Amino acid sequence: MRKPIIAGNWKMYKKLSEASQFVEALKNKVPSAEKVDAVICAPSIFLTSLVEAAKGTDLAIGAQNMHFEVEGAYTGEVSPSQLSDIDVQYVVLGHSERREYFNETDEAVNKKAIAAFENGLTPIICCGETLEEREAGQTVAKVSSQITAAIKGLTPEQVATSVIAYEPIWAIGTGKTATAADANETCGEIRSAIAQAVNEEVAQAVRIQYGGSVKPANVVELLSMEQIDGALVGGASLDAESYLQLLEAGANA
Ligand SMILES: O=C[C@H](O)COP(=O)(O)O
Repeated sequence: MRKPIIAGNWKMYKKLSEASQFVEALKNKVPSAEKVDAVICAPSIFLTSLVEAAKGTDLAIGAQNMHFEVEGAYTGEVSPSQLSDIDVQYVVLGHSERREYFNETDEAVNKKAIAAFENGLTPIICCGETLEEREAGQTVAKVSSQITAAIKGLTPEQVATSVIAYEPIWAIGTGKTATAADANETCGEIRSAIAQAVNEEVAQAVRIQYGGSVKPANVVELLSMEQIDGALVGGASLDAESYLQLLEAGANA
């Protein structure tokens, strides 16, 4: 059985004091990392403080993006080695908002995934279709090609330890969730694409999250699905109580 992973993606929300209060509110309440991997992906400016605040807990801290070069003249960017140097453990790659607003391509996501592993970070690689693509019956083709491109050149062991997040774009921040059955089916298709690109053993090991309006009210059903191993959560991860409920659901899945 694959261990559930619940990752909060705070996007561009919170002030530092609110971020610190959040971690304080979680103290002694995060379920054991033996049962669920708990991650908060925060704005870069908070990462150092949050890593420090989360020490001694089972909460891991992740970034929301990074460059693929370890250093260089890239004003405004953060490098994989800078993240690992401050003990960040995860990095979200290829989120639909990065793809849409910052022109992140499949090729860049692939370079970042390789760089993540070279620097000891676990990538959370996102994929997902637009409503238009879904209605045109292109969901499977879209997510399969995004994931196949993202994992190119990774070793089987690296693919197996990657985290994939399936986020239908029309379900992000809209209150619309894919039905658990639909989400399960697409996660299964992503697994098949990985089996084809690497092998069946790796496909069975890799964890696939669902993301898109996940909240305490729907997380149990989503996590009960065979192909869904966790959630990448935006809005509902901003409140400590709500995030803890998501973690509990993960620990009991
Ligand atoms: O990374 C998280 C996703 O974009 C989902 O966001 P949401 O839970 O607010 O819909």
